[in-house]
Amino acid sequence: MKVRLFEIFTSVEGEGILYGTKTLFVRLAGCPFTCFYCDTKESLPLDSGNEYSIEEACRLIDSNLKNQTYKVNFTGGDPLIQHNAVAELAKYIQTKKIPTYLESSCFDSDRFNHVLPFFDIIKIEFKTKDSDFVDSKHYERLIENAMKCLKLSVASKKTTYIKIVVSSKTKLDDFKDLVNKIFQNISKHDVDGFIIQPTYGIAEPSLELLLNLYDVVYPYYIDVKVVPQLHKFIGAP
Ligand SMILES: Nc1nc2[nH]cc(C(=O)O)c2c(=O)[nH]1
Ligand code: SF4
Ligand SMILES: [Mg+2]
Repeated sequence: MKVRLFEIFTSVEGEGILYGTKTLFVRLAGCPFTCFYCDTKESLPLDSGNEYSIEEACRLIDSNLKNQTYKVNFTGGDPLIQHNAVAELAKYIQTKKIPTYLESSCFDSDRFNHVLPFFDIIKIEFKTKDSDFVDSKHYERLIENAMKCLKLSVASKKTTYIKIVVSSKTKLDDFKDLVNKIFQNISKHDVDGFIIQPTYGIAEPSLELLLNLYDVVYPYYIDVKVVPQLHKFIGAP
């Protein structure tokens, strides 16, 4: 089996509930989607980066893994594009007793279920309609898949949190429908966080919009947080 990695680097986790932790990022090549705010467009082609055997990729991880690393993130691109290889690499990292962390858009619940046993921490991302991830025709199917992934992660007792990227284009009513749907499927006790992440450098949402979006989630989940991509502020990758 082969795997295409776009890059591998250590940085300070800049997103989600574990921001601030020393993290090894394994960025997989490949993502067929088209979010307008994507900040890793170079990694979207499936032939970007370099190809390795699983053994070579494990050695590369070993040589990049620094002392006192809190966790290893699999990101992209979308890691589920190369789900078989990701399962192998995450399994390898788990043998080192370092927590594994999945960053995915959750577009395919079968692929998600395949990699789930090898991950400890799961970010479930729900895309908003305005993200341009997929066209409106395919949007409902995307949300169904993300919802299934959320329920699978909760049922397997993984550390699970929800993230939604918002921009100035995000419609309050669409966001309300999405949040309502999420909490029809899970309870507030099932998840370890709910992060509203504003876009950076493109179509940035106003404070007023962010507070309105916060107010939508708060009645369902009092610990909701608006967290920007903190690594951008320290010039870190
Ligand atoms: N510092 C840092 N934190 C991150 N958290 C999620 C990232 C991602 O690209 O998935 C990311 C990233 O690219 N850099
Ligand atoms: S799903 Fe992620 S990697 Fe793919 S286009 Fe959207 S933001 Fe970029
Ligand atoms: Mg990034």
